[in-house]
Amino acid sequence: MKYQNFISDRTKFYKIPKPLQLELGGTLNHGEIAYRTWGTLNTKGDNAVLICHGFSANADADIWWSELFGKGKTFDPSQDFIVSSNILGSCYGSTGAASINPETGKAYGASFPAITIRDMVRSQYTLMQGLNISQWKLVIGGSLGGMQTLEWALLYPELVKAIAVISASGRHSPWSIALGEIQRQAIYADPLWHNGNYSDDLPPNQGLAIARMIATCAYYSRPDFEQRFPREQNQVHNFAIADYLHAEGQKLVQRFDANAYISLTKAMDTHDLGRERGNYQETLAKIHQPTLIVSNSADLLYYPEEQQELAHWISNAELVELDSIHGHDAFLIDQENLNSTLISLSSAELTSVS
Ligand SMILES: CC(C)(COP(=O)(O)OP(=O)(O)OC[C@H]1O[C@@H](n2cnc3c(N)ncnc32)[C@H](O)[C@@H]1OP(=O)(O)O)[C@@H](O)C(=O)NCCC(=O)NCCS
Ligand SMILES: CC(=O)OCC[C@H](N)C(=O)O
Repeated sequence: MKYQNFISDRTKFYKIPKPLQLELGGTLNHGEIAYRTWGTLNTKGDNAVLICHGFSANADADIWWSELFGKGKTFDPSQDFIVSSNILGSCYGSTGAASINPETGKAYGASFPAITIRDMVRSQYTLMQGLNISQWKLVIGGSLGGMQTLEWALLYPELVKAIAVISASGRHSPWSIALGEIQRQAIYADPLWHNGNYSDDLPPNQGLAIARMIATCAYYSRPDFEQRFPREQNQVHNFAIADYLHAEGQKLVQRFDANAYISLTKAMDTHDLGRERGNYQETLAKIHQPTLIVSNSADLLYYPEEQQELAHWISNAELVELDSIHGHDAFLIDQENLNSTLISLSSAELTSVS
């Protein structure tokens, strides 16, 4: 596996037993899900918690959400059976564009089929069955993970007892679609892109780096940049923020596949809880589980209005503000803060969280 160095050796692999019918057409015949677990499943199979990750993470939630793990914390393996699976379409172990297609012996590359958030959730459902889990006591996720969490509540209402949706929306707004499209155009404009049929040795890294630079501006916030990268007195060039953005771009190209980037950003564009279900607000009103919505007022990607709308229409929802200047990625940065928020609300709002 090309990106093996970016996943822990504790990652396990689940072969999806049957071809996965994809929402936009076609099937994935040999799908595999990379996952991690912590704790022990009880005999009733109902102490399980599912962590859904964001855009460029992997199944190693104990690494990228480390402050949320431990005794008495949000994820307590002494109480619960915690599962985190790498999303379909990613390059960190679950089947995606960078995976080898067993039918051709070559990477899927540009031939990887179009997927949606619902396909990700349906693939996680096969893992749930494989692990003999009868019910999730909680499904939780931030950003793209929050989109999966919301879909879980609607696709499998009887299997999900409570949800926590962090820094996410119920449908990708024109604003978020615009940002994703600009990122994709940066990749397409790279002369090494070749319509996705690039060689392993010569990936379109320039375009991919620019895509991450654009995304980084939406992941943080103006006050965050002011605080971390203030301009100096009389400065006219060599701005720290520019260096930082270049460094962020270079970091991503070491660890991510361009076709997976395209596939996942397009999957996020499809996100709309109302698709094939009717009116958006009425669809939200169908979510019956105790729901915690976490918002950050500096989020430039999924605006607080979008979480307010979720909380307004979901009947049993509580909306809380994550106090942070970091914007969208606050859920990955201000983890102690997020953990306290989740813990303090869990007993009151998410009755199933211990
Ligand atoms: C959590 C997350 C947002 C943090 O991002 P991050 O880039 O590590 O952290 P910051 O934005 O604070 O940036 C710090 C980096 O910027 C660099 N930096 C800071 N100021 C800089 C400047 N003026 N010029 C150049 N670089 C600068 C720092 O040296 C540091 O680099 P390093 O990571 O190589 O040590 C990011 O890791 C993320 O998106 N995680 C989710 C995905 C995930 O978990 N992936 C793991 C799977 S492999
Ligand atoms: C849209 C989304 O899931 O954003 C998460 C951003 C995070 N920095 C990441 O790279 O995963």
